[in-house]
Amino acid sequence: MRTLIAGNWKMHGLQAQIGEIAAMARANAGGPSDVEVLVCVPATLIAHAVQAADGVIQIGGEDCSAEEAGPFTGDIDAQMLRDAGATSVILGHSERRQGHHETDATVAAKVKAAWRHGLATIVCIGETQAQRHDGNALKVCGDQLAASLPDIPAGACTSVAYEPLWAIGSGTMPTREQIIGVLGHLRAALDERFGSTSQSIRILYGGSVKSENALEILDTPDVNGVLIGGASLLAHDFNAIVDVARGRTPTGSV
Ligand SMILES: O=C(CO)COP(=O)(O)O
Repeated sequence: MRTLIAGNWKMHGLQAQIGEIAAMARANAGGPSDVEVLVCVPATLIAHAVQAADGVIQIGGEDCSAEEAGPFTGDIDAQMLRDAGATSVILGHSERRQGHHETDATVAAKVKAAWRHGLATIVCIGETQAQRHDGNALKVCGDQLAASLPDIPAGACTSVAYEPLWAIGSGTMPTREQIIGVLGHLRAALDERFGSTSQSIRILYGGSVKSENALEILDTPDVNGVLIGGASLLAHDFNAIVDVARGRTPTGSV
C-alpha cells in the first residue's frame, strides 16, 4: 500500500494561491511512486487546481452531497466533483460533523454517493478532549468507524483518517502510544469486518502534522499516511512533508 500524503485546505484559497499547487506538482514531477500525493481544496478551486497539478498530484474535494443532482440550492454532488477533475473527497470531517450537524448516517450516505461516482473517500473520525479524558476514545472512534463507513462494494476505494479533535490546529499532538492505541483498534475492526479487503484501506493520522513531526508519525505502526490542514496551504511546508515521506532530505518547494 502506498503512503498517502493528503492536504486539506479547508475554507482557504483563492485563485491567487493556485501557484502553490503548481509548486507542489513541480516538486513531485518524476519522483518515486511509493508516495501518493493528494490536495483537497474548496470546490471553487478544483478545476483550477487540477490544471495546475498537471496530472502529477491528485486533487480532491472536501465534502459532497449525499443526493444526486436536484433541487438542493448551494450543494455540490459527487458527480460535480468528479466532473471538475477531483479523484477523492474528504467526508465526515469533525468541522462538518460539529458545524453542520453531520451524523454518522449522513456521512455514510455521502460516502456511498461518492463511491457511485468513482471518487475515493477519506472518512474522518476522532474523539473530543472530553471523550478521551473520560477513557472513551477507542469506543467513540470504533463506533464512528462502524457507522460512517458502509460496506465496501467491489472497486470502491477508501481511507480512514483518525483526527483527534483536540489535535486539530492546536499544535498539540497525541503521544505515539495514543496513536498506536487508536489505530491498532481501527485496523483490528477493519480486519474483522472486511477480511482481506481491509488491506486496501489506508489509515491516516491527522492533527497538527508538520514536517518536524512527520517522520515520527509516519514511522508509527498502522499509520499509512497523513491528512494535513495548515501545513498543506504552502508548497514549501507541504513539499517538506512529502519529502520526509519519500525518505529524502527536505528541499521545500521547487
Ligand atoms: O483537520 C485537519 C486535516 O483535516 C488537521 O488540521 P491541522 O493540520 O491544521 O491541525
